[in-house]
Amino acid sequence: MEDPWKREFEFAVEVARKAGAEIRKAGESEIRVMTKSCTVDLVTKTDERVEKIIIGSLKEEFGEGTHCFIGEESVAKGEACVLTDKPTWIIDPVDGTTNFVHGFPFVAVSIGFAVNKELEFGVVYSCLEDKMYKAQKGKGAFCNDEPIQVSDVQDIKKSIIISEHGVDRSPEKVTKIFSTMQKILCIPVHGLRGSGTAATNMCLVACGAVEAFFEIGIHCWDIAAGAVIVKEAGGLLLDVNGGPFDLMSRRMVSANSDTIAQRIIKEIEIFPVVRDDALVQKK
Ligand SMILES: O=P(O)(O)O[C@H]1[C@H](O)[C@@H](O)[C@@H](O)[C@@H](O)[C@@H]1O
Ligand SMILES: [Mg+2]
Repeated sequence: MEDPWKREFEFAVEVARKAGAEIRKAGESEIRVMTKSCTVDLVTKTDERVEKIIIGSLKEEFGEGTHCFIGEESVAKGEACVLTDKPTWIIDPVDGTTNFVHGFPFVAVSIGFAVNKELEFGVVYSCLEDKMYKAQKGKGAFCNDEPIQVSDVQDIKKSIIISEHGVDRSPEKVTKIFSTMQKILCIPVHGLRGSGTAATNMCLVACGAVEAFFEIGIHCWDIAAGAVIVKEAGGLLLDVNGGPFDLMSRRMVSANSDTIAQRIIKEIEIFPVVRDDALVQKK
């Protein structure tokens, strides 16, 4: 099978590893914490610096203007968040920023790549675990170069389900989030978990450690890379209402099978979120 984005894929792995080393080094010194949308939506100088390193490296390697970029911290500063047909890098430089600030050991660099709005490959480097997850469309999923695949558990009562509460602390949303989690927990499932980073959660689905991850409120940069990795590991992605997966919708179910996905979807109490491509952009 032809491999038109091989060079971009291989370079993305290199850049993710370099970014991960920067995060580990930064974690050993004073971390300056700032906030974005609310007091618990944290960002650090490391997030911003690492994103600049990633995008700068990609522009140097592939030229200015040939590719588009959607980066979490660039969007936070007003850059557009619109997926066009052009080759587009979808980047979360530090997924699990709150974990990074607290020294909770799950922090990932997430680099997805889409062409004609189709995800071509994804790289997630869990840098404190030194686990490099990667996948190209049609070519399987790997962790540290070993093939990975989703769990074969079909009985929801023998599953672990992962989700996150996100950063929105409005009572109506928190109530729906925890009501959903309570319903799933009391199916009962073996357990509920959350690593604090969507990208890592998706890789845990892909390697069969858990059966499903769902969340309402994530962003395209959290899940673009993980989406390819889950699919190439034999999993699937759906909207939380059971419809087709929509990268920009800020909601998603990723699972090892449709059986588990549909059972989760039955319990999810949906609340509205503003799409990534509807975010107000810099004038
Ligand atoms: O660490 P982030 O890049 O901000 O993304 C996290 C988010 O902060 C957290 O609230 C959850 O939504 C996670 O799933 C995200 O990866
Ligand atoms: Mg993130």
